[in-house]
Amino acid sequence: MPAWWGKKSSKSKEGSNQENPHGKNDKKIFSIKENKRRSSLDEAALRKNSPRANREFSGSGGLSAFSGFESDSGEKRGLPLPKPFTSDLGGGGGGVGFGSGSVSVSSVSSSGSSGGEDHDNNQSSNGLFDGYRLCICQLQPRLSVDHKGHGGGSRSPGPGSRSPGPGSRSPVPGSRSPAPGSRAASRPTSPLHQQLGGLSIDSPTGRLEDGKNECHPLPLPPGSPTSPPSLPGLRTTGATEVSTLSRWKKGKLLGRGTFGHVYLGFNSGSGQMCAIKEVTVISDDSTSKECLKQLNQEINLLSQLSHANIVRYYGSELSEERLSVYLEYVSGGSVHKLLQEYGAFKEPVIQNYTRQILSGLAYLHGRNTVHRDIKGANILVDPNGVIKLVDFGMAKHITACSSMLSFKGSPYWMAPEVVMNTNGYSLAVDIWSLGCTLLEMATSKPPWSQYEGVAAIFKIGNSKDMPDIPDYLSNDAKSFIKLCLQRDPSARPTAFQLLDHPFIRDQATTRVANINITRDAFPRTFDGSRTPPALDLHSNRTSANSWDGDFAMKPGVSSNTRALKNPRDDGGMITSMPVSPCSSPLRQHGSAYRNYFSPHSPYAMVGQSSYHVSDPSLHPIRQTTYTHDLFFDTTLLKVQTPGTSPRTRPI
Ligand SMILES: Nc1ncnc2c1ncn2[C@@H]1O[C@H](COP(=O)(O)OP(=O)(O)OP(=O)(O)O)[C@@H](O)[C@H]1O
Repeated sequence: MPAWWGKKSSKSKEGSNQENPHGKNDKKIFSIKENKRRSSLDEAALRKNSPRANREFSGSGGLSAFSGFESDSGEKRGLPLPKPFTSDLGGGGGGVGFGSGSVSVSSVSSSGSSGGEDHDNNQSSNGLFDGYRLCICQLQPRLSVDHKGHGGGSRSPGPGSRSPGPGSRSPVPGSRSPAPGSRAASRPTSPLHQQLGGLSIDSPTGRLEDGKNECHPLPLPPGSPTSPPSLPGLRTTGATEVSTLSRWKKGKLLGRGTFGHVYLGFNSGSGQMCAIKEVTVISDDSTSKECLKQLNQEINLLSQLSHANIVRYYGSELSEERLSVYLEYVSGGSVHKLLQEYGAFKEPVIQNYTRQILSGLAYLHGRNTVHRDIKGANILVDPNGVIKLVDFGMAKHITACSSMLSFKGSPYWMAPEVVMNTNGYSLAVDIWSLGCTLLEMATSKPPWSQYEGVAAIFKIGNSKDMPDIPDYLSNDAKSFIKLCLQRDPSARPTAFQLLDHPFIRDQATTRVANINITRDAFPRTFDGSRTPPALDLHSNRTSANSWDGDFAMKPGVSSNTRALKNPRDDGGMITSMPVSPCSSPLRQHGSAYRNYFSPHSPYAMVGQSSYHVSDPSLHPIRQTTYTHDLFFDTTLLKVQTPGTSPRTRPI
């Protein structure tokens, strides 16, 4: 039985901002040296001081087990933090690296987010396990930054892209302010400044997949008239950022997490808002280093993600005192907070939120990245009910030979294989946590909340018990939850598969049906172009077990049969390893990618390849072809009814 529980470190409540507005401090270079072979004393100190490390973990999976995350070499590495943005942004040099030196922080600790408007994470719904977070091995992301800028996501211009041409709104790279009269001088500003550019996601290469560092355009807060979608090709540079950063003022405290505080940011030049996540920098403090590393891990991942249900990363900044990450501001608070304030959600809300969470997870998992901390407190909701996944500090890109052995996550939402730390774990841990989050939304408490700490862990890890599922939920909801909470991770459906579960699928159907009803009632309010297409509304579903999807869940079907039909086990792609043996194989190799999906799978990707399920036994009523690009945010899927042409509906 793992004995790694520890009470969360106490955190003083923090009121609203008492610190200086952002961007007023002089910038300087920080250098943090991470030594893989640090002395045992240092290690002990780090464990003790780590914000996630309150108690030693004595379980399996020691440092030696983490070869996948070890430094490439045993040598000491200088780990300079980003140069001040006043440095030559266009030039090379000045690499930033939070080294790949591996530091094992074996502990349980607090997730501890709290405070501010959203009291998330410092008060669990039942008061138990308040803010606990398990972190058996603190994996250190490998981060290299150079001042050429940022390895961006899909919005990034090509590596070879140059400064904007005449008429561009961006200044000439290297300049420190927009040319007088240029549009850059007056355009709404991005909070992004000195990007921790060229961040290496935890890929085998430790770098961007194209192997190049590149600036990426600076997304503006949603609604900006000059945001990238409306200005394709627009790029900004650090020079613009210099002139605009100072306009971002740090406002009230929104919340507190293990690794820092989150403030509201207000742009006094544009009136726009963002969330500023900050970690205080104390260069010789191990806790500070740990926080920085975690935040850099978050930057590293977020900067490469672009999805409607994942909080948007705007940029980051290192000042003398703190590292700040600028994020899309999601004003509705977290699911956890909403549950606290308004009680359990009704099923249509759960359906809606789950669909969006799944959409974000499917995107994330398509990049072989596991979030590892899915729970209500890390799911924000905007005023329109749009879900945003946050807190990627523990997210991990799964690479070659690195089915994860570290323990990260929040106990009540933690998958059994994580608790037991047996054979490593994979993307499926997020599916388990999703099931827990559904129960959280339905009951306002996480599963196992009737048990205290160790007892809950025992229940999760050592028993065969299942959490209670409320009777009042529909059969579809129960079926969905049961699928997620299968103890055998290989038996859990993937996020992609779950998108086609009736609990999710029929919700979209219902929504479209409702829209059609509304259109009939108020025809003039529909302009036609925005009218969703009619969908096949038929369903032969009769019970919670009637959905087979790719998993034969019909009564009498053995678990073995189900497991065989799981794409994780099918096609020879993911068998002993929960994920591909190479980084992003689905992206790199079409054949491997195709193999990922069982021939029986209702899922098919377009962009690289498109598959159409033709086995009517699987979907006697409807054949479904998903047009979900694994790696880019495409939120459309096509539903094809036999004998009809594909239709499109949003998911
Ligand atoms: N983009 C955002 N918009 C609005 N509020 C946010 C945003 N990001 C975070 N918050 C608030 O700040 C709190 C802490 O944020 P977050 O969970 O990301 O910090 P953390 O240090 O990573 O936490 P954890 O302890 O879970 O690792 C959240 O619970 C939420 O209330």
